[in-house]
Amino acid sequence: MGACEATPDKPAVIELADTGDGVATTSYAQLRERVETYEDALADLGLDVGDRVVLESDTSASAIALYLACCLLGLPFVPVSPETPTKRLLSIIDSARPALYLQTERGGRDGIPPEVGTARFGPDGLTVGRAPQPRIRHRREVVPTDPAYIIFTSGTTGRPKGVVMSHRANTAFFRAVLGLGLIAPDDRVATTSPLQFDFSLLDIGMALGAGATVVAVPRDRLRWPRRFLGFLRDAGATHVHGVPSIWRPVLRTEPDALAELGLRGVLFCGEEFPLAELRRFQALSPSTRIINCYGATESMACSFTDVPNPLPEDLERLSIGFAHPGAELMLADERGRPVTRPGVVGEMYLRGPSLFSGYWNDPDATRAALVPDPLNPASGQIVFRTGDLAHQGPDGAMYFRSRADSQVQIRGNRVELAEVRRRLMDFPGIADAVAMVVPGSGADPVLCAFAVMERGIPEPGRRELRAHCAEALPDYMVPQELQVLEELPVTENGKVDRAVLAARLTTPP
Ligand SMILES: Nc1ncnc2c1ncn2[C@@H]1O[C@H](COS(=O)(=O)NC(=O)C[C@H](N)c2cccc(Br)c2)[C@@H](O)[C@H]1O
Repeated sequence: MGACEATPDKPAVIELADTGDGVATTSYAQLRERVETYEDALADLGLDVGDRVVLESDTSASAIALYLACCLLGLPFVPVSPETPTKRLLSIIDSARPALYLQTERGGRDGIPPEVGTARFGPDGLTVGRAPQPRIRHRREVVPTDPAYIIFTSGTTGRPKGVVMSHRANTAFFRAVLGLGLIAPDDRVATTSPLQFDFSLLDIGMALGAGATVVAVPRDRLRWPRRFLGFLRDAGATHVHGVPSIWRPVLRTEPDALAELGLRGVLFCGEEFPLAELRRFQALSPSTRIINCYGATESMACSFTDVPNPLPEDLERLSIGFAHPGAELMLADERGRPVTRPGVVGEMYLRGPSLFSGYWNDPDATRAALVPDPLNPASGQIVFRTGDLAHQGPDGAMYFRSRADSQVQIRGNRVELAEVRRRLMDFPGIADAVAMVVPGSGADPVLCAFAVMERGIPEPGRRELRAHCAEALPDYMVPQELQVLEELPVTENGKVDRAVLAARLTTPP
């Protein structure tokens, strides 16, 4: 909020105007005013430090002001998207036991459990629907180890896992990231991730922390490339942050409009950016600095690495470089022994001050993720076990390989699904691919793959694709089920939705 003093009249947030056409600007002075309005309104509700507040909203000046007001009052902020199915919202409420649920004045959600207070928010403040239940206040002030937010991610057990991030981790992270100088005060950073995905919190923190401007891209624009790029132009966006999949429709249908935008920077995270598409992006927008941001919600983001521009012809894999300043990545094998030889695969462990505090109400999962330092178990230092496999280059830079749990056994053989995907991606004209297993009728799971083609490339035959795989892979790694799709389904957070793909396979055609 330092920029509110230094540059009160500068735009802090640019978003779609209420009329649905054109853009609305909120200055830093207006943002601070709104933070104070919300802070007073929330304080009047008699909540205690640590009481959770669920905020159902897309990214907007008001949502950002509410997030900041919650931080000032020590109310852990639980963001959920308006698209979140009610069942999932109720399971998050059941787990987080929030004191208050907030939605916008136009929000359509109802059915919030009676023990939860409700209110609506708009530019002028809060309108309380149902006051939060009265509570005894135990706390006097917010301390850095208090939770700042809880992000609920899809847990492997199906029950959402709440990643608890403290103020201390948050501020340590942003001090490090802002020190990289990726965003300058006159930049305008377009954020395309839903507020429930901590990627959006990175965008907000990077922009406001640099005294720059957040451009909140309306979620429905991401499906229409012309309208997406049109909004970026109207808002004067200089940087766009998002998962790789937001670029596929743009590269297919609006290459020239992308080139004209002349973006200063693009930052992606969450998944690998298919190299063929990255090459195409660089050809269209050669002056754009592209950053590969690797990280998990448990560590916020971990590394920010420049993508070589242009990509060398023979480049096999992008580097995820080194952890951000003040943090360090290392590799260890299944038995926790350090892996230091270049090229040898190990699991990444991250040490640093920006780790999460734990999974909400799940000590077992927390113990499995926050573990004793493999290098020095006696020290009491706790590190984050990422669940990601990587190898180091000769200079120590890390190269992401796969999720540790993406190794499966097929007919008794160990199969790294990322290797099957990589072989498919080598087939000319394939833009992206996914390899996965689904339970088979017999004991063995069935190896399946899905692919999407570059624009205008005819679908190859199943036989041709299998032959291409068989040339380089043992027969148990050749997908038995192969489908070429128009597009890959993505989750609310924009990542490939494996559950939808699996359902395609198990439901009879
Ligand atoms: N750049 C990559 N190349 C390849 N594989 C990646 C990359 N970034 C992730 N991943 C994968 O995604 C997993 C994690 O998923 S996550 O928990 O949903 N978090 C994320 O994706 C994003 C993460 N929260 C994030 C990103 C930016 C800023 C903030 Br603040 C937070 C990692 O463990 C990796 O497996």
